[in-house]
Amino acid sequence: MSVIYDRVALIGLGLIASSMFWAMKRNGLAREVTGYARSAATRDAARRIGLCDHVCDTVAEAVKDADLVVLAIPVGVMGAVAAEIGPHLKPGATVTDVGSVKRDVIENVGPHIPETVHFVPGHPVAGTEHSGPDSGFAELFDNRWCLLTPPEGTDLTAVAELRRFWEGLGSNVEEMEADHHDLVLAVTSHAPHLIAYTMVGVADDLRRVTDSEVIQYSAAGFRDFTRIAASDPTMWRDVFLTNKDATLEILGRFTEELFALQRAIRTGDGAHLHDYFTRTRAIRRGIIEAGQDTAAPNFGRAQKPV
Ligand SMILES: NC(=O)c1ccc[n+]([C@@H]2O[C@H](COP(=O)([O-])OP(=O)(O)OC[C@H]3O[C@@H](n4cnc5c(N)ncnc54)[C@H](O)[C@@H]3O)[C@@H](O)[C@H]2O)c1
Ligand SMILES: O=C(O)C(=O)C[C@]1(C(=O)O)C=C[C@@H](O)C=C1
Repeated sequence: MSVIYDRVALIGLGLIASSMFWAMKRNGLAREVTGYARSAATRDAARRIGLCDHVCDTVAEAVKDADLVVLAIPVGVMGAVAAEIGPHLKPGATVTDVGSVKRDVIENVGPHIPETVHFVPGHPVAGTEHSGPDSGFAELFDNRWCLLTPPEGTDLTAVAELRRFWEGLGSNVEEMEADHHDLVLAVTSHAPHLIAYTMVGVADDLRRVTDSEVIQYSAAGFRDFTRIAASDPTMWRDVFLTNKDATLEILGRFTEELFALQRAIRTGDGAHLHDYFTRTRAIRRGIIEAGQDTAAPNFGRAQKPV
């Protein structure tokens, strides 16, 4: 594969940035990659493992002369970091982000990007419960979706170039309107994470059980919940605070359905339960038949099983 951006700057050096770095190196997508993270400990850890060609001590130095700047930091700090880098961006450069929420990022980052710089928001729909510079691996994005949500009027060449870049990282790329993205992800990712956090919290409340049986006899379903509930607290706090409306809308519908199922159990309405489970099984089968089960265990996670 050939070089797409001469110089790429990764701001934030965690799971997503480090996976992007290893995938860029695997496929030769950039000539030089600079990196910056807020904490000196993270920058030192990155230097130790050879993450980035050059780890900078200031964000201004990292973005200087970069053709692509990637904000790979929690959604809640995107605006503040954009304000810091704005004056140092090279005219003609592209700024993108990998945040799990898109409308909030557009509103908070957009105003700090100079007219001469393109801003193309993005979201790789791929991740694990791990975080930090050591957690990345080159295969993370292979055959996973990356959603780009360029606001109206965004330079088409900049969008096409970023699309080629994500395809080079292994992803399938789709463009989507930001509000629609946030609603879809509230259903497929954000609400399910909250439900997993809650279920593990409930088990933890039953302390006498947690200490022994819940751990010893935990079935596959509960283990999956504990994996998801081990995800980074800062990242997920910010997701819920910035995708408030869509998440509350989906949680409202979720509780309505939950109450209906609860009632069916209490009243012994087996037909309701059976119909409901038949419908949900058909959805799962549809996903598998469409070849969309990219989240199956170890899919795209060849090097680092989670
Ligand atoms: N983890 C996932 O599964 C996943 C998947 C897709 C997208 N995302 C999104 O990607 C972004 C990064 O997530 P991650 O999983 O790589 O997180 P991470 O916790 O692994 O890494 C975040 C990095 O940002 C740095 N950072 C935090 N605040 C900063 C600041 N003010 N200035 C500079 N650096 C700062 C941290 O030091 C760390 O290096 C988030 O917006 C998240 O919503 C995450
Ligand atoms: O596989 C996981 O651990 C994830 O939670 C990854 C996951 C998801 O919900 O699918 C989480 C948040 C991101 O914005 C994208 C991907």
